[in-house]
Amino acid sequence: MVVRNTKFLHIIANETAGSNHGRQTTAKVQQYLNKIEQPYDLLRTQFPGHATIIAKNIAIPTQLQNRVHLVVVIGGDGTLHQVIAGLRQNSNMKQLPVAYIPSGSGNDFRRSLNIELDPLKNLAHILATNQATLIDIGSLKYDHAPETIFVNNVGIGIDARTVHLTNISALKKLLNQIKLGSFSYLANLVRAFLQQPSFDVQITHDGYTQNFHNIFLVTLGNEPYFGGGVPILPRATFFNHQIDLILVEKKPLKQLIPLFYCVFKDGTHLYQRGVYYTQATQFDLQIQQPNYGQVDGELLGKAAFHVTAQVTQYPFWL
Ligand SMILES: Nc1ncnc2c1ncn2[C@@H]1O[C@H](COP(=O)(O)OP(=O)(O)OP(=O)(O)O)[C@@H](O)[C@H]1O
Repeated sequence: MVVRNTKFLHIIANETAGSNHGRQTTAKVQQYLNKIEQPYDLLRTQFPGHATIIAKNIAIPTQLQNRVHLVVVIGGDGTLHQVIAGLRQNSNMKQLPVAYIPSGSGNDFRRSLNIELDPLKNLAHILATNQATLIDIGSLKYDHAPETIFVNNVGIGIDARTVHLTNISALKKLLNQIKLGSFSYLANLVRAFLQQPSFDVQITHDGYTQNFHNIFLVTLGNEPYFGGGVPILPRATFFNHQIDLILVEKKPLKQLIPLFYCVFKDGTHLYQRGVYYTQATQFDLQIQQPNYGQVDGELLGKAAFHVTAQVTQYPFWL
């Protein structure tokens, strides 16, 4: 017997995510929902940034108001970021809960929360779940841009330069197609290292201001990974109401390789010379020299950044 539930799903699908892996995932989801007669609405993104516009404009028709509404994201970390940013700007609905069906190339959010990879098993779990869980996200302000958010992390320096190089690399598409997308990130990380100049950072948190010099990586995060599985912030979790911060000083490659080894081995890079790591509920960062910035794997461009980040929460259907 098929038990129909009272949920209504607003699906936002980026079919181009994961080098078009999103298309297959969306087709499977649609077929399954039709089969079980689950009410839903499916909107496919048509261009970069479209997910934010769709999410911002979701409205609930009067005849559906007695249902439990949730937004189901099909895509990668970038699409998830855009949907939550849009939902926070939606003036029709306050904080509609979000469920996530990963189909990106990096999928760091999925990795941190151990979300089921099989879209149909994941969907069955989403349909069987009856309440949202609050997870930490970051509220983010930088320069004159309107307030936005980060779900996974925001970074300035080598990680953002790597995103830039990966975005423009033809290798990404090829490696994604053979399910080796993380290798394209690692290959570009090495290129980014060779290109990345060091810079100065001023950080204020908990009433203290500190200045750091010769830095090449600054990352603020709510979860351990960036770049498709690099556990740069191993102590970060979506549930401690803190943002984790790491700064890494630029060193010769031969000293950085052992540090990088510790990142993957046991997370002891956090306690090594030239690494500054802390947690706080709010950070203010100032970087005068123009640098690449990234938020949830989406490039913010190249600028002198003044960033303020504060922990907040968002409801997820986990
Ligand atoms: N129809 C579309 N055509 C081209 N780009 C799109 C379209 N819809 C969305 N996008 C863009 O695709 C980009 C990548 O999306 P997303 O980050 O979800 O996937 P991914 O990069 O494969 O996964 P991950 O971030 O997990 O590595 C986003 O910047 C988004 O704006």
